Amino acid sequence: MPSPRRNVDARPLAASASSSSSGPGSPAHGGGGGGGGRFEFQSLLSSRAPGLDPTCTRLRASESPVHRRGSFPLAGAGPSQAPPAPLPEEDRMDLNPSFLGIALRSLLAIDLWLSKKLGVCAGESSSWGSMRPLMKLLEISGHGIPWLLGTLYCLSRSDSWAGREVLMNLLFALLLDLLLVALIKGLVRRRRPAHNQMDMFVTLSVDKYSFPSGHATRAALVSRFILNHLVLAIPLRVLVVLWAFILGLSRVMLGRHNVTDVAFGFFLGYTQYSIVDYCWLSPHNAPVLFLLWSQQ
Ligand SMILES: CC(C)=CCC/C(C)=C/CC/C(C)=C/COP(=O)(O)O
Repeated sequence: MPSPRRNVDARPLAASASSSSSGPGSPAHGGGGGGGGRFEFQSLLSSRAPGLDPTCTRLRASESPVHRRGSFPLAGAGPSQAPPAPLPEEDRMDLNPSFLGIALRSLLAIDLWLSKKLGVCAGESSSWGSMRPLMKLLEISGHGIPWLLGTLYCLSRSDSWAGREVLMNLLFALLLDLLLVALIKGLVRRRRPAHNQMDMFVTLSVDKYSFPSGHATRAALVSRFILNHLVLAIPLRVLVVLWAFILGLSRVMLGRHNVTDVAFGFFLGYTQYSIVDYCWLSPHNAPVLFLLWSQQ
C-alpha cells in the first residue's frame, strides 16, 4: 500500500531531495532536463512497481530545488548514490532474448532470403518469367475447386460401394483441409511475400495470408491418399510424388509463398491424411451418410 505521504504530499520529499542526492526522484538519480530520457525511463519502471506512483516521481523531480537551479550532477553524484533499481523480470527477458528466439529469428531471415532468391517466376520480367504460365497451370492442378468438383463428379458416377467409400473420404479430407488451412491462416496472418502478384484463380478471404500454403497441404494430403487407396504402377506413383513436390516448389517460384509456408504445408497435409485415416468413414460408422448419398 502506498503511503499517503509518498503519493499526495510531494514537498517533504522535494526537501529531502535537496539535502540528499540519492532519492529516486532526485536529478542525481536520473537527471532532469538534459538527462530527462533516463529519468523518464526510470519513472516508467517505477510505475510498474507496486506502491510507487509515477506521477509522484515526476513531481518530486520538478519540485526539487536542484532541478530548478539547473544543476544535474549525473556522474558526480558521489559515493552516496544508490545503485539503479534492478529491472523487473519481464524487462530482463526482453533485453536477453532466449536461444530459441534467436534461432527463430535466424530461420525467418534465411527463409525470407531463400524465398526471394527462389521467386524466379514472381513476375513476367523475373529471370524465369517465361515459365510463369506453366507454374500457373500447376497452381490450378492443386487448387481446391477442381479437386472438390472432380471428387463430387466421380462420386455421382460411382456405382460400387468401395469406390463411394473412398471418394466420400476424399471429399471429407478436402473439406477438412480447407477448414484447417483457413483456420491457421486466420490465426497466424502472415502476409504473402512482397514480390507476389495477387493474380490467383478464385481465392477465399483468408488467402491473402500465406502460412501455410493451401496448395502444399492439398498436394501432400491428396498424394498420400492416392498412394494408399489407388493401385498404381510404380512410374505413376513416382509421378504423383513428383507432382506434389513440384507443386510445392512452384508456390515459392511464383512468389506466392515463403519456403517455410510450403514446408509446413507439406507437414500439415501429411498429418491431415493420418487424421482422415483414423476417422475413416464407412457404411458401418457413418451409415446415414452413405444411405443419403445412395438415394440421390
Ligand atoms: C467449399 C469451399 C469453401 C470451396 C472453396 C474453394 C477455394 C476457393 C479454395 C481456395 C484455394 C486456394 C486459392 C488456396 C490458396 O492456396 P495457397 O497455396 O496460395 O495458400
